[in-house]
Amino acid sequence: MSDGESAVSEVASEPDSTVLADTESKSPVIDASGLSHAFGDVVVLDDLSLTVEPGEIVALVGPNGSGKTTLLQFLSKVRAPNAGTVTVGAGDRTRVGYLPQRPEFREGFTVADTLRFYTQFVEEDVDVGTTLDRVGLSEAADRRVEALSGGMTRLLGLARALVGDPDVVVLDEPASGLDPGMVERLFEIVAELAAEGTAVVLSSHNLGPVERTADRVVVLDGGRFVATGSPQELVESAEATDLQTAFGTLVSTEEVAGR
Ligand SMILES: Nc1ncnc2c1ncn2[C@@H]1O[C@H](COP(=O)(O)OP(=O)(O)OP(=O)(O)O)[C@@H](O)[C@H]1O
Repeated sequence: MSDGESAVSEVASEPDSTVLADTESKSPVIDASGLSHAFGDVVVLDDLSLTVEPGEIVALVGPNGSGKTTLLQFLSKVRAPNAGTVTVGAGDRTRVGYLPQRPEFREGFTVADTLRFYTQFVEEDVDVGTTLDRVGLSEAADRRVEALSGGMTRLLGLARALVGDPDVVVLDEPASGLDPGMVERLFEIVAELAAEGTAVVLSSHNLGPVERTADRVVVLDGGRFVATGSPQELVESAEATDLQTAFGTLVSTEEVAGR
């Protein structure tokens, strides 16, 4: 551990050798350990560990190209790292809803039909209308997916991620391209999910809503977590007035650049 690390609290995983049968509600729903990954010679993630509890909102922030998307792909298990392990839930029934950075849908189908298509993969009855209403897409239910704006396509991706009430929701820049009202709505949805016990891990450059909503902020830079803690802890540790200002301090120190 370098002295320059501005971590507020380490993201160390708990020793898990004890029997956790009676403390299941406290066991992490995501347990990622020793994640490392390189694209060619470029090391993107360097020995990262992270645990996420049920009902927790973890926001991953970092400069462009810092590896947020790559890490979220590993956490949602759509892709595997070069090294390290990711355990999601206690068994194979734990479901992850994933919103990729650029959600894509098959052209020629309406928004409602598209969402209905995905409901066949879950056991629960899904009310497509309610789900579309939740993400603000009711008015566009009969529109073809290729006619959606970028922001609306992302909202449909969010709706798809929520189908079947997954235990974990991983959202890659869900607020990107949304108008201010929808950004607020998005973070409200995130807070609602967490209140229902869903773990939410998201990446975002919208640090205002992140500061108001996240339980924990993890700052990724240079392949490492350079800080982690509650928004307030990060702001205080950086002697900043808000998360936006703290971010500028946390990702621009000599120690970080020298890693
Ligand atoms: N398939 C790939 N092949 C080669 N390099 C890649 C690939 N995917 C990502 N990278 C590189 O890995 C690094 C991390 O990319 P990633 O998309 O994870 O960053 P990010 O933090 O999500 O960025 P942004 O905030 O701009 O979305 C970047 O340098 C990127 O160029």
